[in-house]
Amino acid sequence: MKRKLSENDEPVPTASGETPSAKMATFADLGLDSRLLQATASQNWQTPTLVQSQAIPLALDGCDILAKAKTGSGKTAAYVLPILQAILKRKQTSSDSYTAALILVPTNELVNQVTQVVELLTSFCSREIKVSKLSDKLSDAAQRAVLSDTPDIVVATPARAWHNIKNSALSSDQLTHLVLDEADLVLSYGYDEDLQSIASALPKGLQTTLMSATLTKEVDTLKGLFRRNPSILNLAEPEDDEGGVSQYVVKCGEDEKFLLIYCMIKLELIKGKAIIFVSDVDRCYRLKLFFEQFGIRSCLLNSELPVNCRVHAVEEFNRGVYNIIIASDENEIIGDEKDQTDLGDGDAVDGDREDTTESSKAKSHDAAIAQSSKKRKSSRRDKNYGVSRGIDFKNVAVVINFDLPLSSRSYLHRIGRTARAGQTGMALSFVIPKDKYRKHMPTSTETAENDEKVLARIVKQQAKRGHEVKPYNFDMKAVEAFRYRMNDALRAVTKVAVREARLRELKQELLKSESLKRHFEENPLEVRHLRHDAELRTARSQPHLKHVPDYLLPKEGKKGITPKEVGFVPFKKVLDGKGRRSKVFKGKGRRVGGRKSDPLRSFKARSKNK
Ligand SMILES: Nc1ncnc2c1ncn2[C@@H]1O[C@H](COP(=O)(O)OP(=O)(O)OP(=O)(O)O)[C@@H](O)[C@H]1O
Repeated sequence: MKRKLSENDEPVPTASGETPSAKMATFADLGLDSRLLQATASQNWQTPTLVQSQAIPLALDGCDILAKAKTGSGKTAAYVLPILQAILKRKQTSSDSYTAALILVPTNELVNQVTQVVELLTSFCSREIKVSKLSDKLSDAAQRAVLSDTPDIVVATPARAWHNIKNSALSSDQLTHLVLDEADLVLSYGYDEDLQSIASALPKGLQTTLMSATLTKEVDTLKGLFRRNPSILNLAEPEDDEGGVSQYVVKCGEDEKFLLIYCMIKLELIKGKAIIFVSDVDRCYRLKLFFEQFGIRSCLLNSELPVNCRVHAVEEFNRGVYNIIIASDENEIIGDEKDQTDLGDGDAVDGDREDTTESSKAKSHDAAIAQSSKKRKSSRRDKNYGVSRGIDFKNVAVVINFDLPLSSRSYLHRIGRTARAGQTGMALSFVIPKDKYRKHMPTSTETAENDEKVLARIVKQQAKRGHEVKPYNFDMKAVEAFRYRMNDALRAVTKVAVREARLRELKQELLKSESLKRHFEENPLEVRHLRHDAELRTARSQPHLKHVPDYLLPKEGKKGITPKEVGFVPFKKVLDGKGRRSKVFKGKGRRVGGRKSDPLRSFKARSKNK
């Protein structure tokens, strides 16, 4: 029987007849092993989150689960802890050793980071439970060696998992637990054949968990594939608990994005850590070089950078080494293309679809998306890259959609990079009105063509969730004084400078190989070479731009620019910065397989008119 559990429903009695309370007071109430309780305590997790308190009892009771819970709500531990509990319990009475759990995620970066969470949660029972990850970076022989140790838990992408099941390196015969994290994405990454093969190799009676912050029709496909009829947890955090994101939008011209972001950062109108999402790799470098003109340091995340360097950059950002990450979200286009046509918001399980009129209105938009997707598909880059979903960025004060995403679903995941684990945060989105699109070619991006339509969807989506997207009003007159400086800086950031910057960054990041990293760790004075926010210096240097002279400021000082401070977000909880995972990833609609491309060879600067 299919069971549905939401915040409005009565809790579902478990098979043992117990009823999980709406929110368990402590992890101990969940009946977890003391070693797991020690691990959660060492993470400073005082109480289980809603998804944890709901999912863990059901999972411990042997139920299949399909859970939808908001971004940053602790879904990883919600599926990892019951698996660990089951393995520990079995090992009390049996010395058999076999791989009991397979955790499937869409990208290599997520493989890395989910493994880190498992390692953290097994830190007090690491002798009893072994976890291994299967990575594209390892040769077949190395993967075989890893698996010959018979890890209790294996974390992998579906492609890697099937590859190893097929060649008998990974035994699926005795699996008791299967997890699909970011379940709605796994299929759109082109893993359908791998998943079908895996499904056919699974033993009967396996307990299956599907997790995501947004659920789509694809999840129904997965349910069919694994022939499961899970208990459905459709969870919204109660308002009180929801740290929540304050959402703002600024409608402005294409070049004004650059003007406003320069003022906001240089005048410290935004404080704390910021993630700035842009639409493509070129724009990443354009914005970084633009910032450089003003002495603003930033680091980059994009699909051209090697995965190690991306993971390292996120880790450093989480440790507070950098304050600003500029992330290109190019893959979201392909990942969300389907959502737009199929499901609008992408939450089929909620019945949260956009209506048909809306869908037909979206058709021309979809065509534009498909067109730009084609272009993007043709460029060579890491198909497994993605940042708007899954990455556990820590203590992010503000998410800036410098370029608006192409769907409300993508917006939801992007803003979910802030206000994680009960904190608060802010999201600010720049929107180009139709009449301002293509009016300033050097700063124009094709993804902005339908910004207003996308905004309408976002507003509708957020309204359904009880959230408001408010206009943010800058005093444009006060900002005007900075325009000539912005223009000076933009002129220096030429196409050639951007192209050189892309090449230079790639070369530098490749040089920072693991062995070099070790060398620098041994020679900490040289560690500055490892920084990801070093200046690229491919654009003309204008040192005078690095300072803001008083005569540019309005009489009231920087307060005259905007009526309120943007982005000062006091965190509800002070995290200790220990033991965190950081998920990275994303990709889309194509099978990735085990190939690993050399980013230097595959580098191809775009020759668009920018
Ligand atoms: N019970 C808890 N109390 C406090 N913090 C927690 C708890 N459980 C998990 N966290 C922290 O919350 C953060 C988010 O967790 P996690 O990445 O699992 O969220 P998620 O729901 O998977 O997010 P996304 O949907 O974006 O992938 C992590 O930093 C994690 O350490």
